[in-house]
Amino acid sequence: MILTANTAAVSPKVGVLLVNLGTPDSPTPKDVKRFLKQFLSDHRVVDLNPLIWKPILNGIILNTRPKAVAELYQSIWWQQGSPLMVVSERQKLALSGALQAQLGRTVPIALGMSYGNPSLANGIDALTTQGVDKVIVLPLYPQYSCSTVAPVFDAVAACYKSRRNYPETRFSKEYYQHPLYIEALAQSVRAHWQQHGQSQCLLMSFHGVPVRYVTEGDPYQQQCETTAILLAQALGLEASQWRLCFQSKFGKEEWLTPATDSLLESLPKQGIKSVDIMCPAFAADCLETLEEISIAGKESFIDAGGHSYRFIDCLNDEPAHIALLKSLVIEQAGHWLAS
Ligand SMILES: C=CC1=C(C)c2cc3[nH]c(cc4nc(cc5[nH]c(cc1n2)c(C)c5CCC(=O)O)C(CCC(=O)O)=C4C)c(C)c3C=C
Ligand SMILES: [Fe+2]
Ligand SMILES: [Fe+2]
Repeated sequence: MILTANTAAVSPKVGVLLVNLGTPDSPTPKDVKRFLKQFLSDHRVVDLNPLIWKPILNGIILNTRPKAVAELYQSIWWQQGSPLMVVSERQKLALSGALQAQLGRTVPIALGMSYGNPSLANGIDALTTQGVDKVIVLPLYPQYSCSTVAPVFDAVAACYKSRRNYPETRFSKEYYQHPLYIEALAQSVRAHWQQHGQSQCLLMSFHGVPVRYVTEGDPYQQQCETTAILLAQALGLEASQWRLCFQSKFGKEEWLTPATDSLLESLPKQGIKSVDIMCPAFAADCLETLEEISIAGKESFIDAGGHSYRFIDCLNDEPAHIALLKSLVIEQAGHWLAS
């Protein structure tokens, strides 16, 4: 009997896991508490000694913060759900269409959230049950931070740990200076100016992190600065026409400065009475942009003597953003998509 080897190439099935931070299932104290507990128990996010942190988290924060934060979520919640989740679903749909149009075939895409639902493991399961054997993990954080991107890597590895086999996996780490990212940001600012006119100053408010994370090696601050400089150049702004700042301080430790809230209070006294403000570290609008920046930030600025405060939406499912995400997928896939 002659045995013939099966030489037919097995076509790889490539899938994409779109990742973001996650959000509560509903804007109730109970669901907010469950979300915060999972998120704030991650040592990558808060790396204090657990013997000190756990009693603070369980004894104080989880007994006080959920009620207050649930009210904030209620103020920005959309009819279809949490803005972060609604936008993520739209991004998934739009990216799927863009890849289909470019490649002439369907590329399975799943959402996976670092905290809350659907989990990263749910997302990977959704891909593998469709026969995917090559996964591109695309965390939607333009700038790498040990508090956001690294937990995605940890969670994917943890998910594979319990499996006999796992899909070949590529991981997109950052895209803070990708030309299509800078172009998408620039386009969104130009479109905003066209509609509303240009303010005296463009504020680029990035999410903050503790200074210690940066001194211990997190490249986040440097990457935010690079994004900001490239964007200012793309828009032809002079140094006096833009500012970088860091929002959302949490806890007692020193965080990156200048802090967005302090800056907003000080600008009117410096003669800057009109600002446009954007959040380039967020791929999707969420509590931190729609409440903290668009609502609370405006109040601080106007109370401090400012006249005009205009929030620029995140890139969300804008076509230029989807073109960037498509490009990131294709760059990661390399020869996987050739066959
Ligand atoms: C505890 C410290 C925190 C660090 C460090 C941090 C980094 C960080 N976060 C984002 C993006 C998002 N954060 C979101 C919510 C959120 N973040 C923190 C704290 C830290 N973030 C908290 C406690 C919360 C929950 C809300 C609150 O209690 O204030 C979200 C989701 C918002 C939503 O709409 O559900 C995003 C997205 C980045 C990019 C980042 C560092 C680079
Ligand atoms: Fe955060
Ligand atoms: Fe926050």
